[in-house]
Amino acid sequence: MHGLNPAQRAAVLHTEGPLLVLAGAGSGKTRVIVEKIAHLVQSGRYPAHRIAAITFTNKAAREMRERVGKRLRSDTASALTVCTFHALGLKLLQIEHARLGLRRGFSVFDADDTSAQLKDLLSAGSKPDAVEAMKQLISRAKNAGLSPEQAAQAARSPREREAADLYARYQQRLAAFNAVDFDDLIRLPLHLLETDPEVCAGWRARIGYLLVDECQDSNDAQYRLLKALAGPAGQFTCVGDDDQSIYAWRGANPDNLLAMAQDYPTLRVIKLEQNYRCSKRVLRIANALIAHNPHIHLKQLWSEAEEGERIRVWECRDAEHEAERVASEIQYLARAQTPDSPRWGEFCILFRGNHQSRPLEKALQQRRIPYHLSGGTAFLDRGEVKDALAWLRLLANPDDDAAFLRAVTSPNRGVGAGTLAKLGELATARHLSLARAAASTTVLQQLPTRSAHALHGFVTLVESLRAAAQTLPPSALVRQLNERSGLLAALRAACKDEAQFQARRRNLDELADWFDGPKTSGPGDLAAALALLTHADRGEPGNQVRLMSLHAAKGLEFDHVFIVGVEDGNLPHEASLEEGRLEEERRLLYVGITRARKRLWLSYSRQAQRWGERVALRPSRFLDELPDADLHHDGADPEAEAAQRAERRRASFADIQALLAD
Ligand SMILES: Nc1ncnc2c1ncn2[C@@H]1O[C@H](COP(=O)(O)OP(=O)(O)OP(=O)(O)O)[C@@H](O)[C@H]1O
Ligand SMILES: [Mg+2]
Repeated sequence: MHGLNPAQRAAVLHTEGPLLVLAGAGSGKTRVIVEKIAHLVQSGRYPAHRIAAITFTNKAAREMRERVGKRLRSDTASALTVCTFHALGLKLLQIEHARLGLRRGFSVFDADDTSAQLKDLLSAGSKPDAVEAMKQLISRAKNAGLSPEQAAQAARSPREREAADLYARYQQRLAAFNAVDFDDLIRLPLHLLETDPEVCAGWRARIGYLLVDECQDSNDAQYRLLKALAGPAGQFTCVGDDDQSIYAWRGANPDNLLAMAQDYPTLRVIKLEQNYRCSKRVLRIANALIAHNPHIHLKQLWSEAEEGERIRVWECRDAEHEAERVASEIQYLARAQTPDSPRWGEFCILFRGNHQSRPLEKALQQRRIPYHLSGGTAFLDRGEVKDALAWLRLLANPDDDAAFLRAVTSPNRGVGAGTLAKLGELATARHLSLARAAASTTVLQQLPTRSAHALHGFVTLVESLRAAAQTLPPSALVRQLNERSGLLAALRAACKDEAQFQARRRNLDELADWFDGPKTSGPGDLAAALALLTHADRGEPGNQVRLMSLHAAKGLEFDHVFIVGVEDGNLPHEASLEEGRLEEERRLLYVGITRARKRLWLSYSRQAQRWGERVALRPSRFLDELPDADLHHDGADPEAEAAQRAERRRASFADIQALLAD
């Protein structure tokens, strides 16, 4: 416990009864969790396998495993459970699946699968917006821990009643497919623990002590899961910061922090007030910004760190210009050729929306600056990747109809929509999934000969690959699958030239790499690997400039941070202006600012292209809330900029390389 301040030490030593550490950014909350795990194990209070630490993202879980790994022996560290609420829920479901009527190897539907099912269940011709709206309502009910029946009782409007009815039919579908969706990973374990005392007692015995990071972002169902697992004794430590609650749109409810005090009268609350991360200037503007949100108790963080440089506020012409400036600044600073010039990995560029990464990627690529873009969804949404994933899901679960429909048509093997509809009818009549129906000779006999032949070939191939899955680790399986399924050949045929083919082929290779994480899954682990894949990030980045959304940056820290697109309409986002969610937007910027250890840049554009037209942009209203004395404004004056650039080129010999590349 060497090096902890008195409040942190008290938090670590409080091991009897519930504890809430409520403190601002960079005050060492996550550090408390890491030290406390080490203390619980080393003092002999709990063996490692009875300790579970819950984080908000897979990335955070990986980081925490690493940090704990440095404090404990490796066999002890690997016995700990360090994961997200969803991964914990999945683990529980994998053990208790039978009690919920699920068969082994059940699939986890992603958001797209859910949309496809709901679209199918809703009357034909429903607009995509209507499907999404229903999906949101169902998800909200699930995140509130409601069953279809409870949702029906709670419905107040015709729309909510319609959603509750759809929810019930959607659950029947999921059951028929032996599948759960992402929200079910919390809701179903919760239902089981709340209704089955025996199971609940078993899990309380299994998990002796719980630690939860970023608990301001847990939703109602997650909070109830925590209560169910911890029981009345409340052997848990939660840490959080209400000023960093940025997931209200996904059902997060920071009021759970208040509810905790009522649910656990013996709850001890510890506050931490020293920030160990940020320079004094960074901290001052963060404090000034967040003071504009209403507070019950205003936390004033203080820091003993250096004063630091003033925060640069850049006005840029447009997003391309902004990206150019950011890339050029990074190159200048990192290549300054002094012993203490920063490494690429110490820079981070943050943005509100993922689409903002494109100009940045381009500018970094042109200068050959290595970078790593976090947030896997875009990658997993690419066509060829989704095709391969459909095959993998079908291998893991023969009852996954959504996966069957995609795999049997990718690549095209002459099975048309008419045949599939007929197959669907036959399957329903026999209570079989599509894949099982296609494997039945009696079913095939009722289909046109050519289609039956094609289906038979498909089923044989799937069975052979499924056998391979028993002996191959998932990453090797993916490589074999790409060849044997014909996906690669089809991709080659679909690409207009070799370069395009190679680029898209790399996506398939990369998918294989995704399974090669630090915790490599063994053979036969396909279902588990897949379930977590959809919401995991790519492997650990090396010495690369980091690009990520503000949401994804929570809990992380970097020496040099750029926040781009600080414009009204983007940050705060225009949707939030209309709906009066300005405070959450302010918290989002607060999260971004407090990631910076040494230097911080805030930039905005004057213009953007929207629907082919130029529109004028205004700097974010949040910039007006920052103390001017800590800011340094840099305009978009082309002459001054050119002079600056010339100076930089002289300063850095290495820049010549980039000049040539330009
Ligand atoms: N007592 C301490 N002495 C020195 N450094 C510390 C101390 N406590 C924490 N730190 C350092 O301060 C930084 C911030 O700590 P940590 O990430 O735990 O904060 P946090 O409260 O979890 O922040 P966030 O709210 O952003 O998640 C880390 O680099 C950590 O190592
Ligand atoms: Mg933290």
